Amino acid sequence: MKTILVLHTGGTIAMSSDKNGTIVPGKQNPLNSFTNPFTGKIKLDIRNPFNLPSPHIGPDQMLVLRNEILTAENNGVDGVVITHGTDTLEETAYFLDLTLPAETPVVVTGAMRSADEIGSDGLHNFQTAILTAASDQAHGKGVLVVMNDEIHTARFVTKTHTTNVATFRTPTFGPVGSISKDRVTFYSQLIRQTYIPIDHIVKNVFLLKAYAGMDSELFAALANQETKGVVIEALGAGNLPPAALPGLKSLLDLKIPVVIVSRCFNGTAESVYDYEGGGVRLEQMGAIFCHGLNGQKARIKLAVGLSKEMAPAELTQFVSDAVS
Ligand SMILES: NC(=O)C[C@H](N)C(=O)O
Repeated sequence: MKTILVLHTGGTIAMSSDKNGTIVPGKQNPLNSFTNPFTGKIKLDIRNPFNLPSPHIGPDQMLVLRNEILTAENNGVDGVVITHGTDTLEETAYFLDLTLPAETPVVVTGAMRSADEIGSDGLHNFQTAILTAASDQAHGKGVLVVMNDEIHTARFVTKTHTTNVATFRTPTFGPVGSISKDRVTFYSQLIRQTYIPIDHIVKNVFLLKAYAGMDSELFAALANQETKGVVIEALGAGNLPPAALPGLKSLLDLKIPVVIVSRCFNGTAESVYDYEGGGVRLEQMGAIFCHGLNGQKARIKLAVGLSKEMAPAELTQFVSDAVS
């Protein structure tokens, strides 16, 4: 019999509607009344580290989850399921992916409809996440996200819709597996990336989004010693308007690492264009291109690298390569 550690953290999966019909967290997480349908095959060790909407989840909670998982791994648990709000689910999942050894399967899930809503997806996602975490094939695949019968990698999955139950997608690469009733099937696997053990996360790593007509004002607000790193969701393959360049230079002059990703939904950032503000010029100025991550994931990766106190060349290598 396998033992799965369940860490409930809150989110819509743990919420219900109040008398006005709005969705609110309750004192009791409805998931705690879930009767284990896998008795005799899978034992559940259920804990409730917090009951928070996921916009309230940050570095402190991510570190608590990491520590709980490491302790459970040392105690011989076979897999871990985390239930989480969907708004920041991809960030927690990716943080754990980067900082855990990845031998034990860790599966993160949530819901788009609250526990008492018609067509609620919470219990179904919870059950399929447990099955995935208990699957022999889930070993060594990094942290996984299971929603709506699909298995995605924490590294590339993203929330794509505000309300639809099919919100979690992996642009460019697609899911790595699926669940059909109680059958878990993997059809691809990511190349493992480096595991970075850290016990704290640096603050003041910021994320900016570029837009037509962007100038240097936002950069000027960040050009000080308190800023530890900046990720820019740049235009297209990774370009900026000319008026933003003095601001970018003011960050780079202070030796603040600046990482370029694309604001496009699909594809990878590449330094292609050699015009003023084009990616080739940004790279020549010293900006780091991150190939394949979205802005929020690149921000987590940069924060992890900075927390490990990587030297500039090592940090550039670590952040730019999303695939290995
Ligand atoms: N579907 C959800 O879980 C959204 C909710 N606002 C949360 O992230 O906590």
